[in-house]
Amino acid sequence: MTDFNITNLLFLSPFYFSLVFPFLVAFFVSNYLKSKTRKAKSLLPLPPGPKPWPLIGCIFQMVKNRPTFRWIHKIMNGMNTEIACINIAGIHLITVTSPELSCEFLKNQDSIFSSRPICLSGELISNNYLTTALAPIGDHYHKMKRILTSKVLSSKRHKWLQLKRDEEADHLVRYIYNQCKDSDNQLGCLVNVRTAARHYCGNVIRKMIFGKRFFGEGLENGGPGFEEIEHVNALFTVLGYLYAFGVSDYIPWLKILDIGGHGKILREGIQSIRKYQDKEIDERIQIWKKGFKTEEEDLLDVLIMLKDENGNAMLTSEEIKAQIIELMLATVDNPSNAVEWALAEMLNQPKTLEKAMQELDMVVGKDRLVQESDIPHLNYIKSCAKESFRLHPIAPFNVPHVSIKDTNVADYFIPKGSHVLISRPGLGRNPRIWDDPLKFKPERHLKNNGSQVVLTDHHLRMLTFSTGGRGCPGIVLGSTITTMLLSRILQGFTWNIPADFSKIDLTESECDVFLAKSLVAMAKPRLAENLYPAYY
Ligand code: HEM
Repeated sequence: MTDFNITNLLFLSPFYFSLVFPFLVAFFVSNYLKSKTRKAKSLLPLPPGPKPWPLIGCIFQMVKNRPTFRWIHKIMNGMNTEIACINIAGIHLITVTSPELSCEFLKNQDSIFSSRPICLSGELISNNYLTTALAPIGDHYHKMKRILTSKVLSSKRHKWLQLKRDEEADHLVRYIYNQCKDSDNQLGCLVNVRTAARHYCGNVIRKMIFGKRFFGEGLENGGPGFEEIEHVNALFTVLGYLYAFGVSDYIPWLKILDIGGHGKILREGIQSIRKYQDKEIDERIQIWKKGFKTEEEDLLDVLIMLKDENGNAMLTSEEIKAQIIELMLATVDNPSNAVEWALAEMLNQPKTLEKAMQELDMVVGKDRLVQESDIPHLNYIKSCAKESFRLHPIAPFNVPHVSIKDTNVADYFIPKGSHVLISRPGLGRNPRIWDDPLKFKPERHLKNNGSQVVLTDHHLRMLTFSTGGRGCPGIVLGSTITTMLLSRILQGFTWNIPADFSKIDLTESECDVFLAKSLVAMAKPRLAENLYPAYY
């Protein structure tokens, strides 16, 4: 992410500076007075945190100490606190690493902490808050969430879309198999697991929404073509800048300057996504209008045909377009990241890998490919995925929750408008909660009574899908995609560390929490040749 020093820019651009200076002063002073008045009303202190400068709070520290999430975690560790308050230009960031306090925010006082920030990335991605996940609380949000839970992500709809997911699970195996077939090496071939995982997720959601896996032709071996690579790369670029602590998120007057360049990167990324998706959506709307289609076949049909009680369309074309971007973003990141990290950890722990393979061989055998109907019986595989979500979440923080009124939490005052940031690694790696927290140990999720392992944790000892009113409506789909991805790649292939290495390098990237280098591993087919699906 772009590193930037705000002071440099202001001094380098006197014209801009003189233009915005009066607004800045008015903005800071009004924020300061508002927060002083509110604070005076409460007897309780704010959570501990770095001492803010008058008016501007800790914005200079935030900009100077990129990546901001590492700076925040360092502050919390240094202060030995599981809740902190960092004042950025009058907005209180409440950061949390305690499960008990997280439950207080997301469960007990859920209705107060149920909004989302107004910020550049949220505004651009959701096309001015036309979607669900990024929309502040209000009628529009409630309409969209109801549509998603009852019409798009319901269990009935999940079953309806199974054939499409099955096809993509087959394509995944075939794509890796073809890479092995094309290689001369008897020991197998080098596979970029990140590429395979991300594209599988992209293909699944494209197939479910648009009824097609590719916008273009794709590669002959089943891999992504230019269009899919651009689409998925753009999705990850946009995800990288979502809620990325941009300066203008705290000082909206600075939006026109695009400090740090977030706006430009986001706009270009969104444009790359929309140029493929919007065309499909416009064409489909016309097909329905002209009466060329009478039967719903995918989620795009469903979204277009949603009607209110008066028979009017429930969603405008702009709402459909924005919501589809959000569904794409919500699907590609978590499952692919969890499976990449899980396999990387398992390659360094052969016994864990062996146990997972044994489970697959016992539950599924080697005469057929693992299916979604096997998922309830794959507890060890699911515990590997869950352990990966615990130790290696996709993002340092949960999607921000914004408070809609003043309240108190755990003897601290939390002012209206605070941004609550629950730390995902902070929960998952909390040494008070987890034994040996930095060790990848799937067994910790197995239940003594043999009951089913699920990827959710409503007690927030770790955060996969979160909980409460803002909790993820895609639990079933997200769990299915993750488990199928891990199961299929493990069942279909014997995986090994590449010959030149003794271990997989598990270093985390400095600027985000991905594996620093994409996982590349040796894959060798382990099933009879006729089980690897042919192209269709
Ligand atoms: C393993 C996969 C997934 C994980 C780990 C995951 C995780 C999350 C998390 C942590 C949140 C934020 C909850 C909060 O604000 O407290 C969220 C929200 C959301 N997720 Fe997921 N998600 C996954 C898959 C999906 C899928 C497949 C979809 C839909 C296609 C989806 C749709 C959404 C939506 C719409 C929200 C916003 C909910 C709201 O604001 O009310 N997610 N997800």
